[in-house]
Amino acid sequence: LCQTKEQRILDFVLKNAVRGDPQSVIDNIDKYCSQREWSMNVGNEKGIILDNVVKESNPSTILELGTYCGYSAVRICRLLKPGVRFFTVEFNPAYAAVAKQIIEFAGLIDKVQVLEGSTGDIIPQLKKKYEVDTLDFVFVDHWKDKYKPDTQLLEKCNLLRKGSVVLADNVIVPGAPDFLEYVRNCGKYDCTNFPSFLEYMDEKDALEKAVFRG
Ligand SMILES: Cc1cc(-c2n[nH]c(CCNC(=O)c3cc(-c4ccc(F)cc4)cc(O)c3O)n2)ccn1
Ligand SMILES: [Mg+2]
Repeated sequence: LCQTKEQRILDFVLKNAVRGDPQSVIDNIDKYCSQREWSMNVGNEKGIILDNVVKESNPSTILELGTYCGYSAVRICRLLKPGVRFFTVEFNPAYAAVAKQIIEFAGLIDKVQVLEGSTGDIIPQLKKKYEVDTLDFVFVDHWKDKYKPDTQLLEKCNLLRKGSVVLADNVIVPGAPDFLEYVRNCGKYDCTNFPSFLEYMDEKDALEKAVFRG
């Protein structure tokens, strides 16, 4: 019996989506979350902006902070060429368990490494333990009060290079005001705001793209 909302989302995907078809996984999560139960996936409106930023960045090494059910992991990885490495960090074991099954069902598990733990522990391990040199693309979608400290931690760990793209969800709702102030005023990023809407709602939200100047 599906106790949690995340398990109900997984169940709906397993029943209604097509195994190995990432787009059908995305479409069915959006269908369930707009018709039955709201949930905090980036959604389709902001998802199209995410798709476009990923396509223009053509990244080889990607980090996501906040896997949740794996919706944005599937969204991003469906666009990537073979051989690309995608790391996603999840703090909540129940979320990670659902995400792995959704990513697997979409046929993308070979591209994805779901790293369970806190960003404060995992980010400093990326170079030595996970053989990351620098990150081409970072999608920030975890706890909103961790956006700024974790961006500063990425800098401190020398994981960003000239042109690295940091794309953050929810900079209006729930909001990440200290992150916005930091990336727009610290002089290390070229920032672009992409106005959109909160997933499955009519409320305004936005993505912020911050390109590291190196
Ligand atoms: C590694 C690590 C990972 C995590 C982590 N993993 N998964 C998450 C989820 C985080 N996301 C959100 O909280 C979120 C909230 C809203 C929202 C909520 C209620 C409203 F009324 C309006 C909007 C909308 C969104 O789009 C969101 O993304 N955190 C946390 C810590 N460390
Ligand atoms: Mg979000």
